[in-house]
Amino acid sequence: IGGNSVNSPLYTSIEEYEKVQSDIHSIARHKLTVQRLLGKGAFGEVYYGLLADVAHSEVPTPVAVKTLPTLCSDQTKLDFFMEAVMLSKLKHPNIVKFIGISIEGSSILLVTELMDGGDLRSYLRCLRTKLNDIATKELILLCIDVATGCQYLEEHGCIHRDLATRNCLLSEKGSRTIVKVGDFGMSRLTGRTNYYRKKGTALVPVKWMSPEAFIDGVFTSKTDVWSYGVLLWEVFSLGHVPYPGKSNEEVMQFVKHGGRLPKPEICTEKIYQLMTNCWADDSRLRPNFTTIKEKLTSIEQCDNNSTSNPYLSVPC
Ligand SMILES: C[C@@H](Oc1cc(-c2cccc(S(C)(=O)=O)c2)cnc1N)c1cc(F)ccc1N1NC=CN1
Repeated sequence: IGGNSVNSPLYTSIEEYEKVQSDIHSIARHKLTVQRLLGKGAFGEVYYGLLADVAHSEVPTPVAVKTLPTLCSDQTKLDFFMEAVMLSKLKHPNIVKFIGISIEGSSILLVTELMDGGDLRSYLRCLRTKLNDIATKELILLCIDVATGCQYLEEHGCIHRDLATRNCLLSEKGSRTIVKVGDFGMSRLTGRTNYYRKKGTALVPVKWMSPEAFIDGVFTSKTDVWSYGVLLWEVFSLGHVPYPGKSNEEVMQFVKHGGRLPKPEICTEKIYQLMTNCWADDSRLRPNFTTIKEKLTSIEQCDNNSTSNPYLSVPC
């Protein structure tokens, strides 16, 4: 994880970065109460926390607190700052809300809104055990939320580089479950050209990557579209790991020679068609997130009509 992008304004030093840091909201440590461990992120641990007097409210606000191990390389610290800078610029209903950063001595905390439904992959795996067979419509709505967040990222020149259900979060406030893109540990802003060349062979999510990404290390919003296709497959297989039984090396060989994920059992032909469009060898032939969102919305409406009112004239 990490590596230097070719054309984006990368901060060459922590000092230089700290000049910029001033325009990121910094949180006084005494306002933050770190409580239980939620799990391990790519860098460090993530905790459930409480933040006092947000918006002058009496009640403390639940937050997620991402920590960096105190002993870590400057590059890791820089990547962590990059994630904070990235998140602080992104404001969208389907992107997890950044609250601020808290630096005290050598400890650095990244604070975001807490999504009370947890991560999307765990949610899908729980659905398997629940008897209520979640309707295809519900699954499509989850995917539309993610596509909407990704459309915003695409429009703002932000390449996520690690789109997967494990990096999405749910909140179940009220009746509507909403999904947000929730972890930006590998995201990068594109520079003048809209691609990002990765150096080194750090830990990379091969099973979610397009051929041009795992062969040439080239990342564009169209590589995010490929990953989104794998995310669709994860959703309609209720949280299975893609290419079960295959190693990363076997997956690269398989995909390079045209192999693709099979249609999950509960997935309709139309949705599978959309997934396979996201996995076109030639990235120019893949849809963008606006198209993906439109296609999912029309499929969902079609499903709606066919079940509720067959006479509604929506071309299906
Ligand atoms: C960084 C972390 O952020 C969060 C985790 C949870 C969250 C994650 C799991 C469970 C619960 S909960 C429902 O028990 O409060 C809340 C809720 N809100 C967050 N903002 C995260 C963001 C993601 F997009 C995906 C996974 C995680 N992590 N990292 C470590 C564990 N999850």
